[in-house]
Amino acid sequence: MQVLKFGGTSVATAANITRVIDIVAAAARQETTLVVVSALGGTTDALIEAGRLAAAGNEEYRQRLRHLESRHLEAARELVPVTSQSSVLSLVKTHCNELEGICNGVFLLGELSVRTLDRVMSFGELLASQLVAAGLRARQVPHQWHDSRQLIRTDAQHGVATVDFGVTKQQINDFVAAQPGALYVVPGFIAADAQGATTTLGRGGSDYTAAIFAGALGASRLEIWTDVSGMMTADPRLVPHARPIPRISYQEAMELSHFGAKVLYPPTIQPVMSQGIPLWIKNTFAPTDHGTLVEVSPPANNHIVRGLSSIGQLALLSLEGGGMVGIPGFSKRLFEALAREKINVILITQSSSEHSISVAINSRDAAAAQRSVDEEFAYEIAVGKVDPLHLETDLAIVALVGENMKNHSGISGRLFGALGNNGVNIRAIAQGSSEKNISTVIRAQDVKKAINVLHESFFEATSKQINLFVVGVGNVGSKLLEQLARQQAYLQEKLKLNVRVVGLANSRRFALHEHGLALHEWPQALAEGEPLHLPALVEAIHARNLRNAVFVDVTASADVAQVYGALLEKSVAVVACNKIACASEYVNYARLKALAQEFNTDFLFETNVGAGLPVIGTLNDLLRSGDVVNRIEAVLSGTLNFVFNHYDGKRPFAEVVRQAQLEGYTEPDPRLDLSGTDVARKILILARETGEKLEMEQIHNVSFLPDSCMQGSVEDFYEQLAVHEEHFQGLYEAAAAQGKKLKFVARYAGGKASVGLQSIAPGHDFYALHGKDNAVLFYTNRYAEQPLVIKGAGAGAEVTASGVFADIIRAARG
Ligand SMILES: NC(=O)C1=CN([C@@H]2O[C@H](COP(=O)(O)OP(=O)(O)OC[C@H]3O[C@@H](n4cnc5c(N)ncnc54)[C@H](OP(=O)(O)O)[C@@H]3O)[C@@H](O)[C@H]2O)C=CC1
Ligand SMILES: N[C@@H](CC=O)C(=O)O
Repeated sequence: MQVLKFGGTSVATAANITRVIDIVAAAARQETTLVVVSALGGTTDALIEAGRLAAAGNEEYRQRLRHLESRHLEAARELVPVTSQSSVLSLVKTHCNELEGICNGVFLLGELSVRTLDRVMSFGELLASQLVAAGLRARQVPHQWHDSRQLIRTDAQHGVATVDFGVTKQQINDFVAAQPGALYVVPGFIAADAQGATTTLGRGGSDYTAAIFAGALGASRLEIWTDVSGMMTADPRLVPHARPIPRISYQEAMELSHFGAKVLYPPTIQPVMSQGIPLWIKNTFAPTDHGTLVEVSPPANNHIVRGLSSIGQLALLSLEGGGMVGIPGFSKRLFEALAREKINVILITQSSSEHSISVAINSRDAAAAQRSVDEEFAYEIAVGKVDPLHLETDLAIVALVGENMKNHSGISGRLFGALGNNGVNIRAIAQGSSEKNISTVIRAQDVKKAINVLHESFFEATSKQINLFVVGVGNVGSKLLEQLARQQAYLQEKLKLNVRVVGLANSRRFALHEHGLALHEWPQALAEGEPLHLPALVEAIHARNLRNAVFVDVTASADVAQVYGALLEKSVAVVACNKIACASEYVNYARLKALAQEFNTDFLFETNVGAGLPVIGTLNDLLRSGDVVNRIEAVLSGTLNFVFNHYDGKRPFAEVVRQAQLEGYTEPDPRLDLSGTDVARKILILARETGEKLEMEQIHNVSFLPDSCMQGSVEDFYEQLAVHEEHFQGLYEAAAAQGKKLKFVARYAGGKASVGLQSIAPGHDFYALHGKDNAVLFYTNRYAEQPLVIKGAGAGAEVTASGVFADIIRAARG
């Protein structure tokens, strides 16, 4: 004997019922089969609504009943040929008349008892199972329809009755013995008490009906047919990559179904588990899909965690107080206070100091719980032994489920790491001693992010989604977008990173595309965006609450640099080639670094010094490994190196500077380069990275630029450069006369930093620096005689973009 149960969506329409009949007919050819049928999708809710309307004296209930009747009549007409429709149509009519009679009574009395509501709800399964039987008859598949109320005995607790398994088993086996056959059809959900009054087994109870039959008959298997291809690794509405779990243990299925995996009504498992009956979850709409097999001990698979579950709308109650420590009875009284109000406790956690106990309950019970617990502890609260109950709402539980977790260390570490790196605060944790379930209580608004992050961490060796917000699409920004577009496939394949640009902005507009914008079409996406308002952009980033989010600043804007703090505080990583934040007051630089650490995220700015060269990374490697930096000497301006390499006193100085700007080496404002400010910022950042609390004003900057060049606009600057051509010729010739070259050099030693133009003799490390190259010489305890030298292109959009790219990947890999 096998038992098959079909859920509401499986029988929602005549077309669906036809699929069910195909499956049932094929099953009955293999083995004696008992079929349990749920109400047509949406019917139970409609019946409850009709009953409530009637009780409230609202005549609308008649309309609801008419709609239900026509829905069932229509299905019957589609399922059964006209010539043999009359019996099923009159059966539907009879049931509907009886239902209407009951509702009329409710209307007259103005009262709907739980007993009557059970009666009203029972018509959904009665009608649906009769339709399936009629469809089988029409296809000439031999079968017997029987009313479950004559077979399943419960107590009289209406709404969620308790099954009397002894009597039920006897009745079912007597019935099958008395009426042998190949195929039985019964309604799910309904049962009867000892007096024959209709009872119900709780919402989702048709699964339970099927398990009760399977258990009573010692079935070879139980199949629950639904609209998904099995239990999923996570809720597919939250995690698009969730996939069916092929095999799972009863215990794991129970954990997952308790925590939100709606494909199985939790009590279903017990009757089959006690006899080791295999339970299959199959898809009516894809019957050849494997589905999920729930069994005693499924083979281990590659995943330590079998599935993730979540439940929302929770509240956390915390009872705290010094008076609780070491005194027995507090928890007993807390739970009694909750039990008195019939409040179900979903999760419990107590600190080992015994100073606090927290329990998670459904939010709808929060007010009653607070009242009851505060009453219970009124005396202790009055004398200050405990605090009034602390209540937090808008919470949810996200849990890892898997029996295999007990054999592996580091699972909780991975869970906390993944959530922590994404700014998901864990309010409470619970892990049963069997280690099958690790539950975390988090903010409801973080559930989607949390469950996706955990799914990536535990199931998707294939892909981690990275969400970028790129601000600035000028020289460097546009190159970065080009590089990202080129590398997307590589990153996916080699690094398992799905890098998407979900936000883009320039100084005028911003565009958000939560599913990632097409990188080749970014100018259009931006043109169609909204006017830029930075606080609104930051708010939108927070509101999206996307996992593995990285804010990429490719501007030279002080306003943009101002928002880093607000982002880091929400664990959004910041990658910046903009130097303004790191060169601002020391406290701001230090605060941003501290925020990144505090909120488990990254603040990366490698390109602030030497563009794409690994300068800051190398410096940090030296320091972390215990080396001491005694002196730094460096050529840090690509622009100035380019200018003094190309200027020979013949071509105007202004023209060479303009060329540097056109080639993309200068700052958006080239005066920052020519005045030495850009180099001063860079040596300041290097000094700070070594641990020096230096400020910009403390950097000694000997400018070679006449004062008038710094007055007015950028065009005035170029005019003034031309005016002072002789000055620049003089600088060049003085150096050339000694066989030397001009280099703008930065120096840091003994807590002091300076920048300025120097004449460099042949043989010096800086003498032969080409084009726009930079060179950084680190003199350290380990590199005492010969410095550690980093040399190469120190400016240019392509190399800078690749440095930003590298920082993004660092942030992405965590
Ligand atoms: N060039 C190089 O070799 C190197 C550059 N860098 C740094 O890279 C950064 C960018 O340089 P570059 O690409 O040449 O500059 P660009 O001037 O070419 O581009 C700057 C971009 O930032 C946008 N922007 C400006 N202000 C804002 C704002 N308030 N909000 C949003 N967007 C804004 C601009 O928008 P719009 O288009 O509307 O003007 C533009 O898209 C600079 O900080 C520079 O120091 C670092 C290392 C090397
Ligand atoms: N303008 C800068 C570019 C990188 O920071 C330079 O010229 O070095």
